Amino acid sequence: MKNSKNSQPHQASHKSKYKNTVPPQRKKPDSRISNRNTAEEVAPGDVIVVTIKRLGINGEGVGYYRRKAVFIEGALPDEVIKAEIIRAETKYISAKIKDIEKRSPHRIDAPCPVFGICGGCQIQHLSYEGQLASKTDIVREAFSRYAGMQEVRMKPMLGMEHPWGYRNKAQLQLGMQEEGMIAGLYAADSHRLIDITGCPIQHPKINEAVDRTRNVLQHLNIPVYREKSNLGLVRTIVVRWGFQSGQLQVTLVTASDKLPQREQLVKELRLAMPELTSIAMNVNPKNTSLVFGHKTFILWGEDSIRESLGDLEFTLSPRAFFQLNPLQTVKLYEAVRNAAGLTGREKVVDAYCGTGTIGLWLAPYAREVRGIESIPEAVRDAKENAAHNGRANATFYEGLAEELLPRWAKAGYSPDVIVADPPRTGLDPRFLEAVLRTKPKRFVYVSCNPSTLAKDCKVLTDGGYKIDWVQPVDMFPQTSHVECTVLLKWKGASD
Ligand SMILES: C[S@@+](CC[C@H](N)C(=O)[O-])C[C@H]1O[C@@H](n2cnc3c(N)ncnc32)[C@H](O)[C@@H]1O
Repeated sequence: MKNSKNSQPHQASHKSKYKNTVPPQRKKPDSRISNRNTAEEVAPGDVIVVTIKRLGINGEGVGYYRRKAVFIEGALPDEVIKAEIIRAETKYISAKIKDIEKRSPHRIDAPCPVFGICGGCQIQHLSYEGQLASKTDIVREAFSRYAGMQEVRMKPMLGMEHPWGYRNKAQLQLGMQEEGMIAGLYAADSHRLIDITGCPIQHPKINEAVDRTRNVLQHLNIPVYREKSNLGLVRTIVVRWGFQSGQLQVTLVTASDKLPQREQLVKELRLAMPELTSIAMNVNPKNTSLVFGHKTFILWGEDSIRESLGDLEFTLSPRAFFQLNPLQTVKLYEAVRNAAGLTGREKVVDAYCGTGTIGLWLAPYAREVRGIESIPEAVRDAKENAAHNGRANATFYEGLAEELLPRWAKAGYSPDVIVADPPRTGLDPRFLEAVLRTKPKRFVYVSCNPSTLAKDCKVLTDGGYKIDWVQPVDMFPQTSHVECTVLLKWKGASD
């Protein structure tokens, strides 16, 4: 999910940890290569030559200067980069490319005109083959660095045949510029709105719908919300497209519930987009970075759209979470099912279950599934999804995984398989402790953060589990994000 929208690779400005803190730079001639003796002596403005070893977790090139790690945005593995130091810290250096002395054969021209500005994608300039190899390396490196494991069994990364147009949802801010109304994202670390019409990782239907919605709003002169003055009306356009159902949902997030020309607006939107199934308005009067407010009104049509994953069908209300890349989600969930090794007799826990999608995927192959999720609305959706899909053996509980699992264990409940798909921060120590006390035969760890994944796997292997395999899945091509499913087996387990 990553259910909470904050934990999901979404189209928000990507904050570079380096860009934030660029100190004033001393002017030096370009050709000056640092001749200082140690990495400790270099300073901002110095120029160094670095061979890039791998990609870092944020998609930046990582090399070493006199054994100190150097992070260079935009540099690719195997390249030799002449770079100017931006920041020299005790543990690392960050630098920017001045010149590429040796180019990677995988370097390509990024197709998107705002690549590097909008911040949504980090590695469009790397061939897809190169992306898959580098992301596999990111996972390997995490296990080596954080778990001291050099030899994990990695399955080949599950990539996409066509790694473009995969996103089923866009959430774009509205703004006014000289040329008129634009819908886009804020450039990294700024309040500059970047027009991302035609974003190549969005499904084309999404791009078309954003464009047409914006045109209608502009045509009717519906005012755009302005953060500074707290005046105006429409803040955000949210568009969701059902890949399987062919249904389209448009939600306008507004600063107040006074919508002028409502009937005309609905009429023009419907005329512009015949696939529209639902038009909604969500009111968010607060000056906040959260997109949605609490009140949602349906302006026209259904209150939700339908979408399927395999033979499961979901109803998606405007705020409901749903995986952003449905094609790859099916591959991820199949990897989980494969890892769970179900025969129909097992008791399965789906911890951090969101709207219950993994648990529901597994339910036909298990005796029972118990899901745990902390967000009440998600639990409600999970229960509805279970009922709608006739998965009577799946039940969902609201609570914290680190509290419920120990409580269940104390009460004598012992699952055969635990699946956990936590946020980027990883598993809570109390949850890990409860797993080691409960000792399910299989523990299936789904993670979108290789670093916390590796650290948690170290705790589990120290406690008696053995990693059978790691399956990386490319859920977000063109970005540096990587998702993994890991199968851990209890050492004493029979299979
Ligand atoms: C990565 S998402 C998992 C989504 C789900 N498995 C899916 O595939 O759609 C993590 C979920 O864990 C929930 N969560 C976060 N902390 C939690 C906790 N301590 N206990 C239970 N759920 C938690 C979040 O609300 C979110 O829905």
